[in-house]
Amino acid sequence: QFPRECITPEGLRSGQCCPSPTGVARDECGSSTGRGQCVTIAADDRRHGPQYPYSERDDRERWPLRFFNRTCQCNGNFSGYNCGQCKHGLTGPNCDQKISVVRRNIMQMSRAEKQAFVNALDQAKRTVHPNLVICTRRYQEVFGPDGNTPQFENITIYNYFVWSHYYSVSKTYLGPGQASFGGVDFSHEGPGFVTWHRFHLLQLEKDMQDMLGDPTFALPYWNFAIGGSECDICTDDLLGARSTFDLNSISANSVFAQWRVICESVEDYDTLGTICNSTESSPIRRNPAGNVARPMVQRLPEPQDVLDCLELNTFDTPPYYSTSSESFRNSIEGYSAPQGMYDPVIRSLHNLAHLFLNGTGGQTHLSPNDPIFVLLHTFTDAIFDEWLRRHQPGDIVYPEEDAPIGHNRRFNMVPFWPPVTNAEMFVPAPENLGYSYEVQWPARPLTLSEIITVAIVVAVVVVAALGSVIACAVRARSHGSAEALEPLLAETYRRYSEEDRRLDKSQSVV
Ligand SMILES: O=C(O)c1cc2cc(O)c(O)cc2[nH]1
Repeated sequence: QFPRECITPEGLRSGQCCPSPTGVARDECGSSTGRGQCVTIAADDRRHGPQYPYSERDDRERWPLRFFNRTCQCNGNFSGYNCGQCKHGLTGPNCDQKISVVRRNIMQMSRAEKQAFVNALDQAKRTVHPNLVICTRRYQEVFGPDGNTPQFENITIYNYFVWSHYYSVSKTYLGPGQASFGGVDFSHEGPGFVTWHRFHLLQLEKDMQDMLGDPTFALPYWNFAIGGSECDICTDDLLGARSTFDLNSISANSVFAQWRVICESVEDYDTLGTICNSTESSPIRRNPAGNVARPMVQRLPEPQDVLDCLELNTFDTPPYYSTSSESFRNSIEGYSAPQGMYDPVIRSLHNLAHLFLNGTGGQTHLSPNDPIFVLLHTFTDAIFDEWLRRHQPGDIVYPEEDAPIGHNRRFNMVPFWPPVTNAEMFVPAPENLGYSYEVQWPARPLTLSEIITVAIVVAVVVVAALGSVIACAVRARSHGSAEALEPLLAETYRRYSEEDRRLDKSQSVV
């Protein structure tokens, strides 16, 4: 969450995190070469919804001001915590060379491409994040027992992806002996669901591009809207088949059988007031379609569900929560029906895909430990991007206030660094964020009124065509008989004319 350079006791006390990309003095944020400058952080102070009734009890309020109040702001195409990197989709020393980052359906990738992706994920699981470290204590205890030992740890690239999701959904610690407050979620059950997960993926993709030295590397997606009860990507060449020995485990032939999860001891963190750290524990658990207690989550969403939610015109509706009706966001998130109606028993689209996995991938504090999370969310993001393309909403439709804490338009998404607002991710990706999707959306069947309209138009065209064919035929016929008569008429006319002339001559002789 924070750059390694910034978490010294002095750095934390200063509230400033503006490293230099060159490490040279007086070059904060690469200011000496015009890359960026150190600025005061603007945090959202608009009213939030009633779900979180506290103030000053959670480090994530007005993120990231509890930790830092100054950050790098980069110019032009420069980006990153020290402005030493390029924006997504750009490369070169001046970040002015465009490259294409295209997210594709994993099922349509070649065998070599699939293998390269699995290898890249596995490398990310084992590679320490080059820039970021995580805090393992609340701010109150972040300077350590001696007041001078910041409580931060290194973490691998993939585990950082898992940890940031955990940190955004974790409960608010209210003190020893008191139950932690669970009515808070900085990345779900609100309009920020789509924008938060979009940035979450963008950061992983960027970290993997840097790790691979390949700025064109793109995360693929899993089209989970295929109906039925088969997990088509749960094969050993992709995300791992089911183990033949244990229904809930991944086959030993898959590299993911070796992966161990982080953030498993959530009850301990919540009672002790600690935070998940980088310690790995058990293997991933997964039993697709195996939740016999909840038959509703034994099937994947249908293709029609995607088409239905894309038709919803309103991005989000009050109370901008998991109870919203007629909200595109609540439908794609999956707390309401794909057609928009809210019903507490319904689970659809994204939520249904999570619950279908029935194991690590179905529990919010753990779910990114199962790498299917990445592919499930790229598809969710593809649907969001298609909705933005079709409805062209502009940013005013994203609520400025009264959304649950963390979800207002100008809120800096927790726990990302440098600060990034929900609004910055509420834009079509190809034009603004440097990546795009290659997707074939299912064809929409025609509605009854469309069928009637089409039938009427076809009938009118057929009648008109028939009418003109008949008219042409009639004209051709009458024209044809006149032409047939013409030689006779001409002959008759010639004979009469000659007769007239002869008569005229004889009369003049008389
Ligand atoms: O119960 C749900 O609807 C549910 C489970 C689950 C897991 C997860 O990781 C999410 O991101 C969302 C989610 N919803």
